[in-house]
Amino acid sequence: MTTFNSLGLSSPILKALDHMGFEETTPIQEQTIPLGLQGKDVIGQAQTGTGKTAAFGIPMIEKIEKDVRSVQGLVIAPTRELAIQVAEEVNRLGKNKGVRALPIYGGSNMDRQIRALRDNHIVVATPGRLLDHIRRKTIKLENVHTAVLDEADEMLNMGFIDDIRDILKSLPEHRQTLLFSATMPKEIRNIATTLMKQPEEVKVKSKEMTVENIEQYYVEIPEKHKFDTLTRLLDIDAPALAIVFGRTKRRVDEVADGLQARGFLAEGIHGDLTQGKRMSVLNKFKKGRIEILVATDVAARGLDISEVSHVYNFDIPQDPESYVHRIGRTGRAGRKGKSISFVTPREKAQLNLIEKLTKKHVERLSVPSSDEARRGQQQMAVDKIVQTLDQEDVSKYQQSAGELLEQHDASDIIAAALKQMTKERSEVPVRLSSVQPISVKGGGGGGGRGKKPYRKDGKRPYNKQNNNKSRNFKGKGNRNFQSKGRNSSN
Ligand SMILES: Nc1ncnc2c1ncn2[C@@H]1O[C@H](COP(=O)(O)OP(=O)(O)OP(=O)(O)O)[C@@H](O)[C@H]1O
Ligand SMILES: [Mg+2]
Repeated sequence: MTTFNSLGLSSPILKALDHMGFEETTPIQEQTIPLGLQGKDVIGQAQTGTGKTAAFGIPMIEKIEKDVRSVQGLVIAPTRELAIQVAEEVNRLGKNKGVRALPIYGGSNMDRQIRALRDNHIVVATPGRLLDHIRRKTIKLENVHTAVLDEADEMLNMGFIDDIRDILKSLPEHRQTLLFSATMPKEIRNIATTLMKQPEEVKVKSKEMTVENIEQYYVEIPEKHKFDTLTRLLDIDAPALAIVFGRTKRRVDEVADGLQARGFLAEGIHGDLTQGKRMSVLNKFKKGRIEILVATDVAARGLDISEVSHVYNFDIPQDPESYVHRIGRTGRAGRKGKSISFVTPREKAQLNLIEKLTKKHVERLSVPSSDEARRGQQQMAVDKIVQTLDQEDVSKYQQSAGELLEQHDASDIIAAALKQMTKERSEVPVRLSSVQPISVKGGGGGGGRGKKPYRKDGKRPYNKQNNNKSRNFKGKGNRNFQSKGRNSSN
């Protein structure tokens, strides 16, 4: 076990880490932070949810000179949500030192950004908006000494590779560059060899690409039964927070609407929503006012919401690598998680490709019956009653209870109360537009390299997900975690 103390960090950062509840380093942090502090260029690869943000954030903040009022650190991230999330984490890490980070992304007011730029040491930007600022000369980058590319492969997929080159070329040559990527396609390698200086590679060894604390399941199911199966699984699993992945924006909207119709607190998120709407949906989800977030791949990439206990791949992803990223929205920072992928009979080959890539067996789950779902719901009602008995004062209800008992059998009364508390969901019919099954393209090879690029609007020609059961993870709000068992490296 390695403590942050032993890495020789300054006291404001140690204090911030303590405040954040970080006790030990994760493996990627343990290896990257010392290199970062030495000023080396680094290429980092590690599993989802293992703390890559702090791995680059800490050395970057250490090198910021607080009294120099100009941008000294630059992070480039693929989406607005990620830019905001990374800026938040960097701000927490830098708080005691007085280091501030500003997220910059398209769709927000340019002038306001320009004004805010003056007071920030670090900028976390999406590539397009940053280039706008560079071209209009509304951002000064001549003092940038540290640049980070977060989720580089995703930026490649989204068609940002040329933008990234242009951005890196506009930075001072004498700088440190850190690059994080789940995979290393040749375009990313290329950047590493042409625009970085003898980068050290940090690859957190692990047999599997997915963390061990995520239990992975699939159900084999015809397209037309997917929706009913989803709601049954949700009733049985009773997730604290769940993400349901859908293949297209329309699909996301339809599934979200269907879930609402059946009484779930669900909302959809995808690239067609305005920035304000996306943020408000995400905030509601973080606060638990929405329990189920229905999302496209792009909208959920890199999201760090610790209470997500279940990921359902309503549609299996076309690209095996996006499977890794999707299920990585749960099981973060050492917590437990479950994923369930819906696989139509014709998509079995796709599941095999995923297993080949992740080197991990995905276990088959039988399709739950409506009876099991009902029992799941009843169990929820029973749990609520037991909890009320344990924790609340029920004396004001005793008189009515006594009267009922005079006239009815006790178990009949309880059964009626449970029926009242249990929503009978499947009565609401929900129909989704039909979609084509994913087909595995010829020629084997597998591994999902050479995948089709995203378009810049974030559309991608495929995707989707899964789920699972268990009611064990409710209400975990604790961000702290011990490094033991945090991830599956070695
Ligand atoms: N050493 C640590 N101790 C405790 N919690 C940590 C530690 N490092 C990071 N975390 C927390 O773990 C969560 C995941 O971190 P982060 O988002 O940086 O992961 P990531 O590796 O970038 O994942 P992804 O590949 O999905 O982007 C965050 O909530 C973060 O605050
Ligand atoms: Mg990340």
